[in-house]
Amino acid sequence: MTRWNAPVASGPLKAVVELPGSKSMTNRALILAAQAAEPSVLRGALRSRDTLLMAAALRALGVGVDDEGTDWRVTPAPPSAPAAVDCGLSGNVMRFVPPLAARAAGPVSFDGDPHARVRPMGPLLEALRALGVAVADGRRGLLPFTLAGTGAVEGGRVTIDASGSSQLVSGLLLSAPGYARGIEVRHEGPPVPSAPHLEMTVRMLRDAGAEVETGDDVWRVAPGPLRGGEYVIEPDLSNAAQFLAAAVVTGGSVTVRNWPSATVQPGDRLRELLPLMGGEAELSGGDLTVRGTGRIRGIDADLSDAPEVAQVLAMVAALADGPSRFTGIAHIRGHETDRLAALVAEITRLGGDAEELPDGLVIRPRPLHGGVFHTYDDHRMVMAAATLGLAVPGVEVENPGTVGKTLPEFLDLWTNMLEQ
Ligand SMILES: O=C(O)C1=C[C@@H](OP(=O)(O)O)[C@@H](O)[C@H](O)C1
Ligand SMILES: C=C(OP(=O)(O)O)C(=O)O
Repeated sequence: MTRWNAPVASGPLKAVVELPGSKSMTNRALILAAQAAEPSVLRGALRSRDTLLMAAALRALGVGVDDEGTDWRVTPAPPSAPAAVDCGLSGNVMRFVPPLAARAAGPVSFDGDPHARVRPMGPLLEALRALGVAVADGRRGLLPFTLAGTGAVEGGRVTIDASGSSQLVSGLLLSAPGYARGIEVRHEGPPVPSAPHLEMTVRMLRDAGAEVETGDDVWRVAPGPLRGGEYVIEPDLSNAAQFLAAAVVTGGSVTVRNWPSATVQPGDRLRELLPLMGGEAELSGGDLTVRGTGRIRGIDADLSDAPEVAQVLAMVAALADGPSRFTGIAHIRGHETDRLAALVAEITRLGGDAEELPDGLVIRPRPLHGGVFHTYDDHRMVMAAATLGLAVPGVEVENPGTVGKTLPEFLDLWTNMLEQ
C-alpha cells in the first residue's frame, strides 16, 4: 500500500482553489435525469469513483449515460433487468439505486467493497419489502442483496428508522415519482442526520417537476412525470473543508472560487464553523475566502447537519489552544469506516488525546509527532491527515489514492495550494 508524506506548510498560505462538482448533486441529478420524460445534460458533473459508479449502475439498468468530460448526457429509459450493480463504497449508490431498480421486471443484484457490506441498508430494504418488492438479502439488511421487481412499484406509506443515514429517506423519495401511488415516508427513531442533504433531495425533486410535501419527520412525493433539461452542478463544498481549514491552520488565506450565494450543501456551514475556530470568512464576488488569525480555538459544535466536515475539523481541533467537543454524529460510525474510532485511533497514535462520546468525540490538544496515519479506505481520512500534516512534520498518509471516491485531483490541488 502506498504512502504519501503530507507536506508541512512553510508559512501562512495565500492560495486560490477551484473545486470540481458536488458528489451529492451529481448523483441526485443522475437518478432524476434517468427517470425524466426527455434527455438531460449535467453541467460541471463530478468525475470520481462514486459518480462513475452511479453512471455505471444506471447504464446497467438500461439508461443512457455519456460520462465523458464534465458535461454528462443522460438519456432516460425505464429500468430494465436482469442487472448487476457495483456500489463500491458509495452510500449514494447503495441507497439511491435500489428504489429505482425495484421498478424493473426481474432480478437486480447489488454488492460493493468489503466495508460497504456493513453499512446500514436494513430500513431501506424493509421499506421496499413493505412496498411489495421481493428482496433476497441473505445477511438481513446488508449488502449483498437482490431485488426482484415485477415491472412496477405500487408505492404508498412506509415508516422507517433513518437515524443511521439520511440517504435511506433520500433514496426512497428520489424514485417515488415513478411509483403508482408515489410515497409517504415517515421517520421514527432518534433524529435523522444530515438535514441539508434531505433538503437537497426535496429541492432537486421539485426542480425536476415533482410534487413534494414535507412535515415533521414525514415526506410525501406524488406520482408524476419528471422533466429533463439542464442541471448545473455546484462545486463540492464538503470537499472545500480541508482547503479552507488550511488557512486557519497556517494563519494564511485560502479562497475557494465559485462559492454559491445560496445553497443547500452542508459544506456551507464551514462559513460559520471555521470562524468559531479562529478564522474569518468572507463571501465576496462569488468566492469564499477564509483567513487565519494565527490563533486556533477549540469549539463545542453539533455537527449532525454537516457530518462530512467532522474529520477535517477534528484535525483543526487537535491543533487548537483548547479542547473541542463534536456531537450529533453517532451515525458516522457507519460511514466509509467507523469514523469516530478512526479519528480517536489516529489522533492518539500521533501523541494526541481524543476520546469517543456516545454521539461524537472530545479532542484535547497536546503536542503531536509524525508517524503513519491510517486512512481505512476513507477519502476524508486522507484529507484530514493532510490538514494535520500542514503543522505536524512527518505525517505519512496511508493509501492516498482513496481520495478518488470524491476528489481524484486532491493531491494535485493540495500541492498546488502549497506552491502558490
Ligand atoms: O445524501 C447524500 O448525498 C449524503 C448524505 C449524507 O449521508 P448521511 O446522512 O449518512 O450522513 C452525507 O454524509 C453523505 O456523504 C452524502
Ligand atoms: C459519507 C460519505 O459518503 P457516502 O455515504 O455517499 O458513501 C462521505 O462522502 O463522507
